[in-house]
Amino acid sequence: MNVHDVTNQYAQQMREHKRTLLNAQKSAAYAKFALYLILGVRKPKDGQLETHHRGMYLLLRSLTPPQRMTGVQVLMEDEEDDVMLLQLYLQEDETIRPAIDVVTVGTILLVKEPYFKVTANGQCGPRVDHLSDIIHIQRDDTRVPYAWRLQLIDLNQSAETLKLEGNSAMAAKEYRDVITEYTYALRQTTTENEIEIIKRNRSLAFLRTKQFDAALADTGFPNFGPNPAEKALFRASEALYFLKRFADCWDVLELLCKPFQAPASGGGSESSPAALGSRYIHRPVEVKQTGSKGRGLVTTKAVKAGDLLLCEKAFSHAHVSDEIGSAGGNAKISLLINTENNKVLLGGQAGLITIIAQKLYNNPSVASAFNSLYHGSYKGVSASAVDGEPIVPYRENRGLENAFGSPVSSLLSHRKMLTGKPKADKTHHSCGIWIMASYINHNCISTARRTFIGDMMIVRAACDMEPGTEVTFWYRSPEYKLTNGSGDKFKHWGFVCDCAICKDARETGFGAAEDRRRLLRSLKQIFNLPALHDAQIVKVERLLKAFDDTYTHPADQVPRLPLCDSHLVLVWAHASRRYWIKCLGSFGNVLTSLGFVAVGVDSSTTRFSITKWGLVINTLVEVFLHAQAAFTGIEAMEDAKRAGEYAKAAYKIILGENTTFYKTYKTVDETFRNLRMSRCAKASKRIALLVGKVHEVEKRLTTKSFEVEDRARAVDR
Ligand SMILES: C[S@@+](CC[C@H](N)C(=O)[O-])C[C@H]1O[C@@H](n2cnc3c(N)ncnc32)[C@H](O)[C@@H]1O
Repeated sequence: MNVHDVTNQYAQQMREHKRTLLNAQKSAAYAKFALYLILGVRKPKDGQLETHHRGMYLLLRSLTPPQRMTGVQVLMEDEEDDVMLLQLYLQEDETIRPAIDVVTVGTILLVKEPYFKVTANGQCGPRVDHLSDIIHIQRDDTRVPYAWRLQLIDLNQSAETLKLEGNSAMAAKEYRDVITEYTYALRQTTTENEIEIIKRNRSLAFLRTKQFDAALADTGFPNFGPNPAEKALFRASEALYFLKRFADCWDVLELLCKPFQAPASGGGSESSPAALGSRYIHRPVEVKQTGSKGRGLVTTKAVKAGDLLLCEKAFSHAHVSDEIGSAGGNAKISLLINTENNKVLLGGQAGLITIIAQKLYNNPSVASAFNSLYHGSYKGVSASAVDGEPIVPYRENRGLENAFGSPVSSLLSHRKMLTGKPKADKTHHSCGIWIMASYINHNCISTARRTFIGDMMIVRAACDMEPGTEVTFWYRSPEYKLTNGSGDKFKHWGFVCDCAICKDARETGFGAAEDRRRLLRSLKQIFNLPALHDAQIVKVERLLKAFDDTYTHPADQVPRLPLCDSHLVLVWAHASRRYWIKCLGSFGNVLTSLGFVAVGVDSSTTRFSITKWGLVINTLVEVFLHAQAAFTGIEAMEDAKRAGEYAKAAYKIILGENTTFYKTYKTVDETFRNLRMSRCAKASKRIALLVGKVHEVEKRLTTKSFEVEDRARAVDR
């Protein structure tokens, strides 16, 4: 047996010894627990509940293993042997960090400014919502009361023994123990080389516990020395990746790959990433003041529809499966109720708060980017740390003004839409925070669209933009509004949309709204018929024309969304009869209803071209594909090619990429067959919804009941 083996054996014995001690403590704890049950309530000294005891602290030692309820609960004792139930909130999910890793028998915690609350069983105890209000006290801390030190382990172990204890904790995946042991080891005298090894090992434990700042610091970044260790580089790159410092991450990975590459002629020999020069992703956008909407994102140069504006990985992301009824989907839904403002957060949103709090607490370097985001009337604290610990202010919807719902894959959602498969319940949707995208304001007539691949958000221009144009996207997709505009749709964000569509909706008088409603009902009746004959097509065209006439502003200023579906039905109806010119006419009407301006949408010699982009809705790809078929039908091949290119451009805007275009729209024929079958039904359903909505809105405006009016109409017939 060599010295190393002996030390290793000793380290394992020490861990065993510790376990035995903890078990002994556990037995004592259960006796105290019984006492707690008999004697019950532990009140704060001044008897005050539900208030922070400013300037005070509690020093507590845990008596029992923890229990995970909505928070982590554990019985604690103080120096006077008083027992109380401590509740810790905003702790990571059990799958990420088991409760036993947060606190276990014998853990000593300092609770700052304790806040006592009555618990569900009528007892009372401290509850902690601010992560920074809890300090884990290490066993060699002078604040540990003398009586609690006795059971503890020999503090004069060598760095080597402590390191080996850390190693065996690493093998057991007990990462918090790993960090503690290595930290003790580093306090003992040891060699430079040993320090480097221990730190490198500790950085792995920091990575596993998502403490990326600390992990990075332990790798030696940015100066890895003349012979950088592979593990140091690899761990540094992982930490940088999760800190979203992609340019630095890239540089470190290059350094890592260097020994495996063929020697480059004339290359330098620097081993510092800083010396290699960082790469920055040049985005054509910047944050600027935008007047009444606060800050916003504006273009720094001219961009074309489809150009990439932003590609950003989430700062924090709460994943909820899109699959209906799947294990990861609705099986476990977080719920957060705020009894003060009567707000309930469900699923992804409730989970996101904990994820953000943990990220800020574990990685102080990312806090300023998050804290600079819009936070309404909420006033945070000016300091960022206290006692060397980061401050993580708690507010249940802090940051949620900046959160966006996200499908796991926009592509899959789009394909589901094409095949008519049911959508997942959006109530518990995945959501996240994307720092740069959080500066984008809403506009129903948006200039950009966002799309998702996992937690990556891609934002593309939805129209051509001059430098200095504000980039906007939909917080909620524009409705087919008829009367009162967005109403309280954006209440959560604290604004009322003043886009041209919403303004027009608000300004539209009761009479015009009533006309629109009547016309929509007639359209719905026609679309509900089993087939669409020529006579009905003529009738639809007449109704659509009448509807169009109810608008006072031109369509390129106020798009007419309610008409778009019906015009698309006509595109299909004419295409299926091979009435190509009429098909192009209806295609032009779809574009117009969406606010586009186009030329050459006919059989004239003017080449087909879009001079102004309008609303890029999901069905736009299909619209262009129909136009491609119609131009082909009249042998305008150049225009057909153009229409195909526009279909691909629209696809890119809607889905962020166009490499999957042909796979999604396999063959135009097959796609059309699927779409044709559902088109009338869809239009009818959408109109039914629309009529329903108008009904509701107008019910609020007038005491007249539409039910009564419906019956009157029935008598007329
Ligand atoms: C995600 S932030 C957008 C960035 C924000 N303007 C800022 O200054 O950081 C959302 C907030 O921006 C403002 N906002 C966004 N769109 C708006 C709009 N169309 N009209 C008025 N305010 C808007 C609202 O205050 C909203 O709560």
